[in-house]
Amino acid sequence: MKIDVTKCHGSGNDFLLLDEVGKAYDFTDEDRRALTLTLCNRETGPGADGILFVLESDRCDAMMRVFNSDGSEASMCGNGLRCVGRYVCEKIGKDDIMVETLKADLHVSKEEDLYDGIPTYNVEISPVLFDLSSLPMNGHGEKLIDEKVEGLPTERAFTALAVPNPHLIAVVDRDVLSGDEQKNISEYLNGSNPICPDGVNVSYVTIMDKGAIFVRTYERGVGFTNACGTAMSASTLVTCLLGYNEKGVAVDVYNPGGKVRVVVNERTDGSYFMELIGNATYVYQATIQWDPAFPNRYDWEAKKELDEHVAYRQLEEHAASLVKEKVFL
Ligand SMILES: N[C@@H](CCC[C@H](N)C(=O)O)C(=O)O
Repeated sequence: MKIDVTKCHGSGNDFLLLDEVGKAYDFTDEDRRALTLTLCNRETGPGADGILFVLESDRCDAMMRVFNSDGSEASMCGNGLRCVGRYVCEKIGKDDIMVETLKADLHVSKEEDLYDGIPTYNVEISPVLFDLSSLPMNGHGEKLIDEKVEGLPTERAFTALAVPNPHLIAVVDRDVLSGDEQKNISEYLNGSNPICPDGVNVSYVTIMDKGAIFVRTYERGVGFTNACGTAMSASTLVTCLLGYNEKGVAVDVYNPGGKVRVVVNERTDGSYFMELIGNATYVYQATIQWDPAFPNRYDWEAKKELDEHVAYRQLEEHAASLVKEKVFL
């Protein structure tokens, strides 16, 4: 069958966006998994951190399902939601939409360009859950806020939260980023282990200035990524809770793929939601030949490169020079 895809990225976290609406693909979940494994492979396929499937929703403007590059399904993807948000907004001619995700219906709106010529979207990150059963995470009582994790070979203090995909976050000195600690802990927690049986996204955060942080994330189902939108949102919340930043004020969040902005909001009932504001950039549009009977093979049918990366490069270069100056990376 012929499948149309759009390669896109949010802060260099790259995806293939596949719109199933009005198409006769009729994928099963096993097809989606197999297609993701084949197409996301960076050595043998087009390569991506995951596939964003756009489906019909009976209560929102669209539904998004996200498959990580290892074929597992994620409950949420912040950078991916900006790309899907842009795609759906442009498709139906609106600037403000609701998107159904696995665990929540989320608001997406078009924003003023973060940098000249960079399509920018604001996505809601919600719900925010601190009870460890929602990650799930075992053996630490009900919550873990800036505390050592028993069973890990480090004294490092972490905060655990689900937004609603699971995150473990540590605020660290910048020299910690040059060692292997984050990699070793992340690989352990994303293999078979008693602490986080379903795996977890692990972020190390460095304070650059008041209102500016750097976040590096090891993503569950993917590995180290240029950026993880839910992780940057959760990390900003953690820096507010620990007194480094303020709620209600935009924080610049730098990452290995660029920069976004996050605003942490507290509702009157004490619950939180974040606004994740950043680019939704298209790289190419393509048609791919794929047969579910031979899931490991694919062929390019057509491919059209786009030039949005030219504008994005300015943001990337600006972010990289600041990160070099403040974080030494
Ligand atoms: N890159 C994403 C998160 C994708 C899901 C994650 N790997 C998981 O399994 O929870 C983002 O931008 O939020």
